[in-house]
Amino acid sequence: MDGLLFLLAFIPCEVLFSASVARLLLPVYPFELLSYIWLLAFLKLLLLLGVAGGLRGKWQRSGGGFSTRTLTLWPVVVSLAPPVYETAKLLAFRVPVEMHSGVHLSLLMVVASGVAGWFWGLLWPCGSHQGSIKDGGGDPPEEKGRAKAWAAFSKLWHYSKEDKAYLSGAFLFLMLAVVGEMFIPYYTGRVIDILGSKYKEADFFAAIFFMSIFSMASSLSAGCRGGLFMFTMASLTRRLRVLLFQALVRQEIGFFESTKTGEITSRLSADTARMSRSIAANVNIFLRSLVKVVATYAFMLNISLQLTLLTSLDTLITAGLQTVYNRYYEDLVKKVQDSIARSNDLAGEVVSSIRTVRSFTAEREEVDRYRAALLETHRLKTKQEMVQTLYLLARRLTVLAVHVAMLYLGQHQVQNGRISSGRLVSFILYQMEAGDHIRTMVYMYGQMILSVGAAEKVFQYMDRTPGVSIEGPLKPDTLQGHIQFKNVMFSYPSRKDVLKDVSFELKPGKITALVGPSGGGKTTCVSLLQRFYEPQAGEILLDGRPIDQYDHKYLHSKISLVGQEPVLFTGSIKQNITYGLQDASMSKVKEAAEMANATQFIQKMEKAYEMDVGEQGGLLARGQKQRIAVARALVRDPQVLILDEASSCLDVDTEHKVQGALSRIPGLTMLVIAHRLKTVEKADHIIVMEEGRVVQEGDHQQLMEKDGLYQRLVQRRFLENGTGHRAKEDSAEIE
Ligand SMILES: Nc1ncnc2c1ncn2[C@@H]1O[C@H](COP(=O)(O)OP(=O)(O)OP(=O)(O)O)[C@@H](O)[C@H]1O
Repeated sequence: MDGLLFLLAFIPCEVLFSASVARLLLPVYPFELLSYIWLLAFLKLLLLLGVAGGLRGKWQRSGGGFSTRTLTLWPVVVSLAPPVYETAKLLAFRVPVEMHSGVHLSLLMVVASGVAGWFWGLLWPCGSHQGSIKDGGGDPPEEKGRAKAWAAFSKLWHYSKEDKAYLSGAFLFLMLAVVGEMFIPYYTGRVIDILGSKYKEADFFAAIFFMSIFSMASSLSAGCRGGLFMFTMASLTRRLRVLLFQALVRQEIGFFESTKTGEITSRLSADTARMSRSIAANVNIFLRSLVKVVATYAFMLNISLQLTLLTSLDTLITAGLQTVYNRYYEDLVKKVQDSIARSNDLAGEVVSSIRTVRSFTAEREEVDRYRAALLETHRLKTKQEMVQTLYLLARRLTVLAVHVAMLYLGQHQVQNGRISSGRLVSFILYQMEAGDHIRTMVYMYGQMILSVGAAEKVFQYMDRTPGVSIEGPLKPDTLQGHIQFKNVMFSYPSRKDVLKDVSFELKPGKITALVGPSGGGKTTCVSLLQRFYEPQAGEILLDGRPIDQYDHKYLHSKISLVGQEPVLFTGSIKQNITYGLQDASMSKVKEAAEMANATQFIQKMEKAYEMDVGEQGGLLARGQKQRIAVARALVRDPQVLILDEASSCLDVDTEHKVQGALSRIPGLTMLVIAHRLKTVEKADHIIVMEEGRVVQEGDHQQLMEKDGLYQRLVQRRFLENGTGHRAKEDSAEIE
C-alpha cells in the first residue's frame, strides 16, 4: 500500500513536469537550453520534496511508509539526473544538449529508478534505507544505528583535533602518493608503445625517468603518510584510554556491580584501540582507495569509454559481493570474539578460584567446560574460514570473467586502431588497481562502521553521568562527626527493600555498635554512609547537613572505613597506609601503625615499611592485612571511623589494644559492626537491625534486660560458650 501511495503521489508530478511544463515554457525561454533544463530540475525538485514532506508527515502519524532518506534521495535523483547527464555529456564529449521529455520517458524514469532501488535494497539489505523504494516502516533501526554511528564518528574526529597538524600532513602525503602511483601504469603502457613502434631512445629514457621519479616520490609519500597516521593512532588511543579511565573511576559502585569487569577492560583495551584505528588506519586506507578509484577512472575514461563501462560491471559485482561478504563475515567475527572472551572468562574464573575448585575436586568438570567452550570457538572459526574461501572463489571467478571479456573487447579496439596496445596494457593495469581499491574501500567502510560501533560503546561510558554525584561543595574547617539516618529507604537494583525506614544516630565521641542477623542491612548502612549508593527516600545528615552536599575528597578524609575484607594493593606497606594521600609524613604513618597495633609485625619484616605486600596483599596474613587497613583509616585523622567486621581476624589481645588506642582519640565517632560479643558489649550504644529495620536500641545492659532479639542472640551464643573453654569464649559471637 505504501508503495502504491508513493507512486500515486510521484508519477503525476513527474508527468506534469516532464510532459507539460517542460514543453510549454520552452518556446518563450530566452536563454540556453542547458540552463532551462537546470531550472526545470530545481523546480521539479522543490515540488517533489514538497510531496515527499507530505508523505513523511502522513507516515510519521501512522507509523509506516518509507524512510526520510528515501523520501529525500528519490526526488534529488529523479530531478537532478537529467541536467547532470546533459552537462557531463556536453563537457566530456561536446555532444549538443537535448531536451528529453514526454509521458513515456517520465514513466520509464520512475519505473527504472524504482527497479534500481529495489535491486539496491536486495543487494545491500542493511543499506536498503539508502536507496530502496520500499523500506517499510519509517526510519528502520539500522538507519538509526548508522546515524548514531556517524555521530560517534564525528565525536571521535573531535577528539583527534589535537593531532590536526599530523593528520593534515598525512592527508597531504596521501594525495602525493596517489598522484605519483597513478602515473606508473601510464608510463608502463608508454614504454610498451615505444618498444612496439619505431624505437626512439630519447622517448624511452624520458618515460623510464619519469616513471622512476613518480615511483620514488609516491613511495616516499606513502611511507610518510603511513608513519603519520600510525603516530596519530597511537596518541589518540592513549588519550582516549586516559579519558575513559577518568570517567570510569567516577562512576557509582552500582555501575561496577552491574557491569562485568571483562566488559570494562575490553572497552579500555580493545575498543579504544579499535576506535582510534578507525580514524587513523581505516580512514587512511579508505581515503587512499577513494582517491585512487577516482583518479584511475579518470585515466581509464581517457583511454576507452567502452572498456571503462565494461569494467564498471566488474566493479558493481565486486562491490556487491564484498558488501554481502562483509556483513556475514563481521557477524561471524563478532561471534568468534564473544566465544573467545567466554572461554577466557572461564579460564580466568577457574584460575582465580583454584582453591575452591581444588577443595570441591571440580578440576575435571572445569576442564570439560573449558574444552566445550574451545570447541564452540573452533566450530565458529571453521565456518569463518569456509565463508572466506567461498567469497574468494566467487570474487576470482568474477574477476576472471570480466578480464576475458575485457581482453576480447580490447583486442577488437586495438585491431580497429582505436587504441594502441600500450594503452590497452595501461588500461588493464588501471582496471586491476581500481578493482582492488573498490574492494578495499567497501571493506574499509564496513570496518569504519564497525569500529565506530566500538567508539559508540566507549562514548557511552565516557558520557555517562555517575548515578551518585560527587560534586558537593561543603568543606567545613571543623567537623563534629554527628551522623543521623532519617527514615532511610533503600533498594539495590537487584534487590528491593533492603532498608525500610531506618533511623538512628551516631554521636561524636561515642562508640555505636550495629548488630543483628546476617543480611539485616548493616553493611548497606555503611555503604550509604560512604556514598557508594544514594538512598531512594529519607536522608543522611552529617553535622545537620545532607551528606551529598559535602565535597567528595573531604568527606572521605573525614569518614574512614575499614571493611570486612581489607583490600591492599601491590606496593610497600607505607604506600598502602598512605593510599590516596599525597602528603602523609613517616611519623604519621608510624603513629597510625602503632594505634592499629601493627608496628610489631612491620618492624620484624626485612624492609619494614618498605616491604612489598604482594598482589592484593597476598604476602601478608589476614590479621596483618586488617591491621594495615586500620592504620590506613587512622592516618587521615578521621572524625568518623567505621569498622565493618574489621577485627574479625584479630586475636582478642590485639583487638583490645586497637580499641584502647581508638578510644583515646578525642571526639571520634565510631561505628562498629561486629559479631563478637566482647566487641559489642563495650559500645556506648547498640542498634539492633533485622530485615532492614532497626528493631532495638540501647546499651548492653538495657538490651539484656529486655526480652528481645538482642537478648536471644546473646543467650544463644552464651550458652554455647558456657563450656568454659577460653578459646571458644574469645570467639563468642552474637550471631
Ligand atoms: N551489592 C548488592 N546488590 C544486591 N543486593 C545486595 C548487595 N549487597 C547486599 N545485598 C543484599 O542486601 C541485604 C542486606 O545486606 P547487608 O550486607 O547490608 O547485610 P548485613 O547485615 O551487613 O549482613 P552480614 O552481617 O552478613 O554482613 C542482603 O539480603 C544482601 O543479600
